[in-house]
Amino acid sequence: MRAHEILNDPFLNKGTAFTMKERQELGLVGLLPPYVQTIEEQAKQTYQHYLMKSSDLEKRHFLMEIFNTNRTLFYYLFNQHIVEFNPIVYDPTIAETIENYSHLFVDPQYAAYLDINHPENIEATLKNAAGDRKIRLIVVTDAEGILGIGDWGTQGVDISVGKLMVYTAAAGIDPSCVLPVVIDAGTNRKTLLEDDLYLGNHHERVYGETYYHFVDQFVATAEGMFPKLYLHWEDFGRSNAATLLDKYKKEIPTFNDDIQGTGIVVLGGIFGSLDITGEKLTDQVYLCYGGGSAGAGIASRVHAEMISEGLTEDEAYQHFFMMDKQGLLFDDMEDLTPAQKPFAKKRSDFANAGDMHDLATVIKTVNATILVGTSTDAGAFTQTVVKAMCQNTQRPVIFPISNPTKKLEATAKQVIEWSDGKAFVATGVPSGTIQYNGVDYQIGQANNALIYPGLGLGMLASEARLLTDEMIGAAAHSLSGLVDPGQPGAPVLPPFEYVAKVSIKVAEAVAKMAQEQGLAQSKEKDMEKAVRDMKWYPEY
Ligand SMILES: NC(=O)c1ccc[n+]([C@@H]2O[C@H](COP(=O)([O-])OP(=O)(O)OC[C@H]3O[C@@H](n4cnc5c(N)ncnc54)[C@H](O)[C@@H]3O)[C@@H](O)[C@H]2O)c1
Ligand SMILES: O=C(O)C[C@H](O)C(=O)O
Ligand SMILES: [Mn+2]
Repeated sequence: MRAHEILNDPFLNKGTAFTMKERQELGLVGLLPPYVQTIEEQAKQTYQHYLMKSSDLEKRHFLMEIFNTNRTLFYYLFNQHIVEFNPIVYDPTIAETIENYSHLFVDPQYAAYLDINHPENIEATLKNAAGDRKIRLIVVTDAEGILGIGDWGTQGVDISVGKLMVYTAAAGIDPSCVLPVVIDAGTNRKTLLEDDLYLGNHHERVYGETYYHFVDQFVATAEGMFPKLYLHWEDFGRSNAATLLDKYKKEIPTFNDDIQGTGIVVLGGIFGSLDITGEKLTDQVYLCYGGGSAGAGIASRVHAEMISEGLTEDEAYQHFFMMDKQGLLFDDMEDLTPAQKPFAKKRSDFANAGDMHDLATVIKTVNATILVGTSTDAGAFTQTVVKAMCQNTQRPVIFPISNPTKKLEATAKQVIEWSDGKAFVATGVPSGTIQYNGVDYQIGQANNALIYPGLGLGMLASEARLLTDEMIGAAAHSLSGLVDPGQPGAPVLPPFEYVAKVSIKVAEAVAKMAQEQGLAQSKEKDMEKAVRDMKWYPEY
């Protein structure tokens, strides 16, 4: 290998940390400044440089330069500053980089760009992107529903890259065994189609047979090429996300983050709230506001939990109400998605059915005690809405978890103030600590990033054949017990600074459940050891 190829390979490059011996052996003599740095010194210098950047977008671009040149240093630094860097590397700043991707493009970051018009290139694309690396984990997006900001075509590739960065920082997934993938199936965003600098296909989205056939070819090719693959779907549109998950989850180890990951983290947050009040889940009334991939995914996870706590399927459905653009969902509506149908109600059961498009009215009518926002309807949780929740119960659960920040149904501060500190709040983006009436309210981050890395670590360590509902349930339960519920203002989810610890707990729970269900294929039978052994550390 030529010297500059080594220096330009982020998996091999150590930059100024190459020792003199290595410089001799690799033909690097004279190609680097003479002082040999430790990784600690490199991290110190890089962090100081980072602090000179003034905007979050510039900070992210600087960190991506480090990522592009030296993965080990990048993750060493990310681990040191996980709470500070997460909103820069990932949500919410990642939304800005996706919106501006084509104009700011510098480096493809080892991603695989699949083109719907060229299925014959799928194999070559995956081969070229992977090189001789043994890929264990793919995050794939088609970017039709990026966070709450909609369709971004090829530009959505950054969500695959970003999710994988969090996998490594949070759970120690070896960055050399991951592959970010984007399926460019076109875009329906006019501004992109009209932009001559847009780097994706300049045509509208392809749907239906051609699309599903292309995805099928991708899955089959990836499975054939990488035998121990775990496949993560991210930010697909509402009309495809659940269909794809349902199609593949019985065949291969696969996971939809928006549907399943969000379900786990929100259920974990509800458990955290009930730990504090001592109330039972089966006494709650759940209102979903925004019944798309995440909204319906969360509702069905909480519904499954109510069943495992003793209710029948039908009894459990009586605890659920779902609103979408049409208002409260009724079973006579013709545009319900398959995932919404079981949550739709009989119009005749409501004396005031005609008023059920107003959130506060619905809250009062159904006596909701839990309100989860996945609507992208910024500001929808008004003071009236929060006060209506407080009329129904002493300590309502109110989670406005739409992303990024500009899509929040309410800020954590608003919910705390309007509920006079009574509501349990968690948001999808970090909200820090809110001071109110002498109490420091630590706000939990109900973001699937708290769990998908650990879930992935458990899947890879156990080499599970499938990801089952029971494994997902085990992941949600493993989030309990990490926060002291007695302390005033306690968060309902473990703070993100503990994500490494959380990831190990989640991974062990998932791997053990896989083993119990006879799905673990790894040679190692001690699942805790398998998880420990799987973990990668950023060191030279
Ligand atoms: N915190 C997390 O971990 C997390 C995870 C996944 C998704 N999300 C967020 O949830 C939001 C939805 O994501 P998704 O993947 O489910 O998207 P989606 O498009 O599948 O769902 C959004 C749903 O909201 C509905 N909606 C839109 N406007 C509405 C309104 N005014 N009133 C009621 N409903 C309305 C849409 O019709 C759709 O059904 C996004 O902002 C996303 O960032 C957060
Ligand atoms: O990406 C995130 O921050 C969470 C989630 O997957 C989303 O789509 O909003
Ligand atoms: Mn997502």
